[in-house]
Amino acid sequence: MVSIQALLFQTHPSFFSIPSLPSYISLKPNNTVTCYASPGITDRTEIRLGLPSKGRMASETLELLKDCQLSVRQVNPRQYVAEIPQLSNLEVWFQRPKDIVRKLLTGDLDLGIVGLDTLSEYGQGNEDLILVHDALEYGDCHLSIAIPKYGIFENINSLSELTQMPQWTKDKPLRVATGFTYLGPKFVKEKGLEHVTFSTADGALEAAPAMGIADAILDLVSSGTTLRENNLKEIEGGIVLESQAVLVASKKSLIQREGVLDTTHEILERLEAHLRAVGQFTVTANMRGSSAEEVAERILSQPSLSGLQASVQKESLNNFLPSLSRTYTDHISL
Ligand SMILES: Nc1ncnc2c1ncn2[C@@H]1O[C@H](COP(=O)(O)OP(=O)(O)OP(=O)(O)O)[C@@H](O)[C@H]1O
Ligand SMILES: O=P(O)(O)OC[C@H]1O[C@H](OP(=O)(O)OP(=O)(O)O)[C@H](O)[C@@H]1O
Repeated sequence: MVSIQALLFQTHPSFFSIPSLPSYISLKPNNTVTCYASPGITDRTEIRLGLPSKGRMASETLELLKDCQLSVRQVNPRQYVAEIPQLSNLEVWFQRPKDIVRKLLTGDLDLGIVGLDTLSEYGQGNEDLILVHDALEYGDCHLSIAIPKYGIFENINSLSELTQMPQWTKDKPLRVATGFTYLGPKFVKEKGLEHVTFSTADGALEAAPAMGIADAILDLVSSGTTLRENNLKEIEGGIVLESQAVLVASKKSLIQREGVLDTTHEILERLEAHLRAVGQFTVTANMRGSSAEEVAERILSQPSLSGLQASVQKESLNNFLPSLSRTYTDHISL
């Protein structure tokens, strides 16, 4: 039996307010977590953080960490291992986003930064994945169903209209092309939709309807340009997931690997300080002369605060909001 001081429990209690905690964790009233070592954690002593090696997320992830005074020092850009001098005993490993999630699950990484879409698709609801920060404020996109603007779909504008079209039967279901073969069928099941089938491809999905391979697609959208250029449209009720970059941890590592809790705490504090500063600047930049109430209202309506609970002490707002505190109360286990 191992007893560890739950540093994060003091500042971020919801770290441990995970629905259906596994039986080996018990919360104590004195802010300690008692846990029983379970098999599955490897012997290595260093802490591993996985970052996207290439693609859309790579450079912005490094920029964010740099802004948090956590610059990643890479000896050689072709090397996949690096360090962050401010975090002792931490190795950075550059990996494809989906591999970061897979390696968190196998215990080969302890922490990672990926898009929520990738985490949800490849994490598949695994309870070992803990969403440490759910809004790093880059990599914004949404996973959405899109259909052609033309032909039989011309007057179809919502998911219910789409699924109620008489064309779809048991023998001839609505064909959806997607790279999200876990989230797609899950969404359809949750919505209780019938006569839908999925096929998969690795990219350029927007071509599938025009090629006659699929009737609809389920893919990531950010600017919407690719859909427009391919004569496709989104539909009401067709968004499966809103995504942005997130920090994720392995629960096993947090609990069992020495130093992971402290390192996570350190990274989280720096991220929060940076994002709060950026948020305050953005919110207040155009609001000089506004009342405290107006500023508070604007802050609380910021999309970046969605999923988090903000508490604002209004009397302090006139001093450029030093007391705005974003507290985590609803961390979820995917
Ligand atoms: N318009 C967009 N299209 C795709 N991904 C986007 C978009 N905007 C933001 N993203 C984010 O970037 C991530 C894609 O990053 P990247 O291109 O490195 O991965 P990938 O192409 O899915 O990886 P792989 O090539 O291994 O399949 C997505 O998971 C998503 O979180
Ligand atoms: O809404 P937009 O800004 O146009 O972005 C959406 C497109 O970007 C992604 O593709 P990517 O460019 O990664 O190429 P891929 O199709 O090969 O995955 C995604 O799969 C969409 O096709």
